[in-house]
Amino acid sequence: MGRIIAIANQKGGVGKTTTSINLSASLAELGKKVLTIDMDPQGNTTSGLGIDKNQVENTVYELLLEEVSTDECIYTSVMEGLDVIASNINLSGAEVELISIENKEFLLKEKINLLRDNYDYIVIDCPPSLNLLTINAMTTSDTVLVPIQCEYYALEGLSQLIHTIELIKERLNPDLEIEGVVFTMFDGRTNLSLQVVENVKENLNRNIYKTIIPRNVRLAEAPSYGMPINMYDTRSSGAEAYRLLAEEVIQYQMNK
Ligand SMILES: Nc1ncnc2c1ncn2[C@@H]1O[C@H](COP(=O)(O)OP(=O)(O)OP(=O)(O)O)[C@@H](O)[C@H]1O
Ligand SMILES: [Mg+2]
Repeated sequence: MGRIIAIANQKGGVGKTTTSINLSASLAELGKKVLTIDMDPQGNTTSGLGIDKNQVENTVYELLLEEVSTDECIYTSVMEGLDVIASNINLSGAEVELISIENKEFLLKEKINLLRDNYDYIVIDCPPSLNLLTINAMTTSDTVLVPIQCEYYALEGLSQLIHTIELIKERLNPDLEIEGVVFTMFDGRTNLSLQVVENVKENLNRNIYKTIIPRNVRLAEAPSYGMPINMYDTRSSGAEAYRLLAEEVIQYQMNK
C-alpha cells in the first residue's frame, strides 16, 4: 500500500511547492510510482510539473465538490511515473462551499482511498494556511513533512502547526505522524543559515532530515520551464539534494 505524505507549513514561501514537485519527481526517478496532489489554488505544483493549469478540465475542486471520478482527475506529468491531480484558482472558492458539507474533513480521503494501491507514494502540496483544504490533506495522509526555510523567523508558527497536527491526530486521523522537518534554501555562505539549523535542532524534538536543501537558483528557474529539477538541470546542487531527500524518505518507511 502506498504512503501518503502531506507537505505542510502555514508559513508562506518556505519551499512546500518546490519540495512537493522535486521530491515527487525524485521518487519517480528512483522507479517509484507517484501521484502528486495540488491542494493549493495557486496551482504552482500543477504548472511546475508541466501541466497548463488553465486548461485542465478536472481539478481537485471537481474531485471534492462534483460527481467526478478520481480517474477523470488524474493527469500525466512531464516526468515518467509521476501523475498529478491538478489545481487552479477555482479551488479558492472551495473552502466556503465545503463548510456546509457533511464529512467535510474527509472528502479527499474518501476519493484517494480508492487509488492508494495504484501508487507507491502520494505527495500532497498544501496551501499556506491551516484551512479545510489542509485539514483534508492531513486526514488523508500517513505523515506530514514540514519544510523549514533557513531564515530568521524559521521557528515562528511552528508550534501552532505542530499543535494543529496533534489535534488532527487526536480527533480525525489517529494514524497521522510528523515524518520530519527538512531545511530549505540553506545558504552556506551566511552564518544565519547555520544558526537557524542549530537553533531549530536545539528547540525541536522531532525527526530532522539529514539532507538540507541548498538555495539554488536552478530550483527557482525550473518551474517556469514546467519541469522538475531532475529534468531541468539534473546535475545541479538542487537536483542532488532532492535525490538524497527522496532516498531518506524511502528509508524512513523501511525503518518503520
Ligand atoms: N532551494 C531553493 N533555492 C532557491 N529558490 C527556492 C528554493 N526553494 C524555493 N525557492 C523559491 O522560493 C519561492 C517560494 O518557494 P515555494 O513556492 O516552493 O514555497 P511555498 O511554501 O510553496 O510557498 P506558498 O506558501 O506560497 O505555497 C519560489 O519562488 C521558489 O522558486
Ligand atoms: Mg506553495
